[in-house]
This record gives sequence, C-alpha cells and structure tokens, in this order.
Amino acid sequence: MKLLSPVQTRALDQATIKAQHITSIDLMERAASAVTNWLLDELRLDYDTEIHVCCGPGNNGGDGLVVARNLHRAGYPVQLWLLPATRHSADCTQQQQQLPAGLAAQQIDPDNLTTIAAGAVVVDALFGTGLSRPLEGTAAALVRHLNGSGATVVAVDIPSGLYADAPQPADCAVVRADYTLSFELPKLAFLLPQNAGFVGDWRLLPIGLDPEVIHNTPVDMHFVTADELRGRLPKRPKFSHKGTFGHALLLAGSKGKIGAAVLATQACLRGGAGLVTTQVPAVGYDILQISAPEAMCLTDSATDCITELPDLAPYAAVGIGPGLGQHHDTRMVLRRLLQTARVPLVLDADALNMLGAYPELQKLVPPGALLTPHPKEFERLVGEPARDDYHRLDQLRDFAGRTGCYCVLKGAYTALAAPDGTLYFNSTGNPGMASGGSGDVLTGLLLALRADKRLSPLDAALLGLHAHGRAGDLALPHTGHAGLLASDIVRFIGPALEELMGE
Ligand SMILES: NC(=O)C1=CN([C@@H]2O[C@H](COP(=O)(O)OP(=O)(O)OC[C@H]3O[C@@H](n4cnc5c(N)ncnc54)[C@H](O)[C@@H]3O)[C@@H](O)[C@H]2O)[C@H](O)CC1
Ligand SMILES: [K+]
Repeated sequence: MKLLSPVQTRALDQATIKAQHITSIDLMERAASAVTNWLLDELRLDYDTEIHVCCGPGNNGGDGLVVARNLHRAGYPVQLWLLPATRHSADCTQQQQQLPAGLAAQQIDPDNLTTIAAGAVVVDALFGTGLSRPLEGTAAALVRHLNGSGATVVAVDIPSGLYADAPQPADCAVVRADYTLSFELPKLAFLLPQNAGFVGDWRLLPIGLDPEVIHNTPVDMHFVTADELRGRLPKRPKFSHKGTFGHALLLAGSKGKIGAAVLATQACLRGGAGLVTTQVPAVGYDILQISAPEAMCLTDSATDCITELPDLAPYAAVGIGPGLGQHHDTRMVLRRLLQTARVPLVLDADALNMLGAYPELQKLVPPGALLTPHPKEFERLVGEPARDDYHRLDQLRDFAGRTGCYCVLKGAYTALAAPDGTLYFNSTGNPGMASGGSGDVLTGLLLALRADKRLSPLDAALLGLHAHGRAGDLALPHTGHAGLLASDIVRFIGPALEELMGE
C-alpha cells in the first residue's frame, strides 16, 4: 500500500470525485458511514453508552457531523460538540445545516467543558489531514480534557493535533486515541513508535477511492501487505535439487553466544537454502552440529571467536554478525570479507557495530549488501543520534543512498530503505518477538533468500521481513506474547514462506 502525503490524499479525493461522478459530500457520507458501521459492529456501542462527537471546522469535522447524525438516527444518545471557528469548510457548513431537528450542535466553551464519564465513547473529528499548525486555545484545552477523561476515544482519520507525515513540536496537545479509523490507506505517522500513544489501534476503512489514481500516484513510501507479496516467492520446481537454491555461508558466534549462530543457522535452513555452512569458533562445534545437524560446520582454529575467513568460492551468499563479538581478529575477517566477497552479503549485530566503530571498514561495504540494524546499532552505524523517528528515517534513506546498500531498521513496523531512497514498512510481527535471538533468526532467513539467485535483492529483503513477522504471528497462539522465543519463530518460517509462494 502506498503512503500518501496530505496533498496527495486531497488530490486522490478530488480525482475520485471526478472519476466516479460524485460530489465531495458523497465521499464524506461514505467515510462517515464506514466510521459509523465500525462503531456499531466493532466497538459494539450500547444504547445507553454516553457518546460525544467533537467536530472541527473542516471536512474532518464534516465527517464527525455525519457520524453524529447517523448514530442519532439509529437511536443512540449522541452529544454533538462544535469547535468555535471563524471559517468552516463548505461541506462542514452544509452538514451543519442538514442536522436533524432533534440533534443540536453545542458550541465548545473552554471555560466550561462538559464532564465526560470514564465509560463514555468520544469520536474525535476535530482536525484531520488539513492540520496546518499545532492546536492551541479551545482546541488544545478540549484535547487535554478528552485525554484526561478515561473515555474510549475513536479518532476519525487521524488523532487531532497529529501531523500525518511530520513531527509536531514537543508538548503540543494531541488526542490520545484508543482507535484511529483512517480511510483506505495508512499514514506514515501510524508507523512510528513516537506516535503509538496517540494513534492507538489503527484500522483502515475502505471508501472506494479511485484505484487507478492510487496506482498512478508516485510515492517513495510503502506499507507492504501480504497481498502485495503473495506469489513473489517462486515455487520450488519439481526437478530442483539442493544446488538450485544456493549454498549459504554464515559466520557467527563467539564463546557464550553460540546460540545466536544456532538460531541463525536454523532459520537459514528453514528459509529454504539448498545448503548451509556455518563457521563458528572451535567452542561451538559440538553445539552447532547437535542443534543443527542439517548444516555443515566449519570450525575456526581459535577457540572463542572467529579469526579466519574460509574460501568463499562455494557460496552463493554470506551472512555475518550474530553473536560474533568484536575481537580484533574477527574484525580483520570482516574486513577481508568486505574486500573480497563477490556475492550478496547480509550484515548484522556485531558486524554492524564494528562498521560503526571503524568508519574505514564502512567504506568497504559493497553496494547491494543487506544490513539489519536495530535503532541502537543504526545509531552507531551513522554515528549520530536521531532527533526523532522521522529524522531516523531520513538518516536511513540517506545511508542506503550513500552506500548503495539495502538497510533495514528493526522495530514494530520494520523499515527497509532501498538504494533509490524508497522506504518499505513491514506489516507483520508482534511484541512477543521483541526478545533475544529474534534478530538472529531474521539474519538467517534473509541469508537464505539472498542465496536464492531467482530473487532480486529487494524481493529477498521484503519477503524475508514479512515471513519473519508472519512466523512470529503464527507462533503466537501456541506461545503467548511472553512465551514467544526466537526458536518458535524458526518453527513457523516454513508455513510463513509457503503463504507467499506462487508461480
Ligand atoms: N479520502 C479521504 O481521506 C477523505 C477525507 N475526508 C476527511 O477530510 C479531512 C480533511 O479535511 P480538511 O478540510 O482538508 O482538513 P481538516 O478537517 O483537518 O481541517 C482543516 C481546517 O482547519 C484549519 N486548521 C488547521 N490547523 C488548525 C489548527 N491547529 N487550529 C485551528 N484551525 C486549524 C484549517 O485552516 C482548515 O480550515 C480528512 O482528514 C478526512 O477526515 C473526507 O470527508 C472524505 C474523504
Ligand atoms: K481527527
């Protein structure tokens, strides 16, 4: 799915109106019906629930007015509140004029805000994508009042006070919604950790926006869904053999962290690599052979860390990082790998930390490599803390553009920046996966997909990120959030990949 800017969203509304020969009021009615139906079907409003609908001066307020009218007509006791404003949009004005007789709009008075019960439902339709400055005065006072009420807050399109694709200054009043109901396409703001407390659970409601216009709108950000990836993982041909899917080499583990090498190896095997060879320090030999018998094991001459780079000739892709440690001799191995490898690389964990600590190493990273930092590793990599989540995305794009690499930023909606600057957000996964070893599993899985020559670097990365999260989602019912271990993710990689397979 494309992530559109507010300007593009407005253009899409206009194009839809034109293409479907409807009016802007018709589109507003569709949007409001979708919200009303969600309130009735999903939130399951009771007839005795206290309901407040708070409307602003623009079309977001217009949506709110129609929701209030719909609920009133359906017999729900709605209290309708209007934010005082000097100007209202034409559609907002028209909706005010069409309110049924029994539903009066009350002006919001900042000095006399109505009491809201903790069990109440509040529909926030103050501001949407037309927000042009931070909330102040009456709007800010009302928002703070709502946030302190304990009511269930449902934001229409976006929580009021939140920008759709840019940070707002600190301490601004922003609605803290329990649910955000947006129309058809998500907004960048929903995907960033700094906004989680405002956005709550977000849902997309279809309102029949024009698919052709969406298709033709150029964007540089995508929210990647299963539908878009399904079929992009080629089926395994009937006459395939273990050579067809590539031989992956993994350099991982150090004393006390052989488990990371095991998890990455198992994930690489489950990810479909034809052959997997893992090099570990001597201390890891028995552990790896016993826990991943399908893999071949190379042992380093050093006991505790990796000090030797094997001959790379047999391998289709090389992964390095999980549990690696940052010993000087290991760093020399990383250096030689970066200098000599002619096949796809996946760099993770301590490999990234070493790139951060030694910028001259970073210059050796070959274009096309896939890097998988979490935010702290990414900060070390770029050597500068991000001001906020939006700035971090700028840094991510910049890094991918500058190095020609594919760079992941792990998190709830893991981002991937491609060398051309496009950002892709992953849509799968759950908080149970935020525990040790889950990143090692991702590295192994991505390595398997990079070893498969049939996949482009971008598809390998997108499929791997998706399948990793999906495997975590499939494991969840068996383990619960707290009990979800990295090895559970490994177990479900196969079924997660199967869902993406096609001709
Ligand atoms: N396809 C869709 O997504 C549809 C969306 N709809 C809804 O329309 C709004 C966007 O409406 P718009 O009128 O452009 O903007 P707002 O309602 O957000 O309000 C703009 C209004 O408010 C003034 N303003 C902006 N910031 C402030 C501020 N901080 N303080 C005071 N006033 C402010 C601004 O000058 C304008 O006058 C979208 O979010 C959806 O909810 C359609 O209903 C259907 C399709
Ligand atoms: K809103």
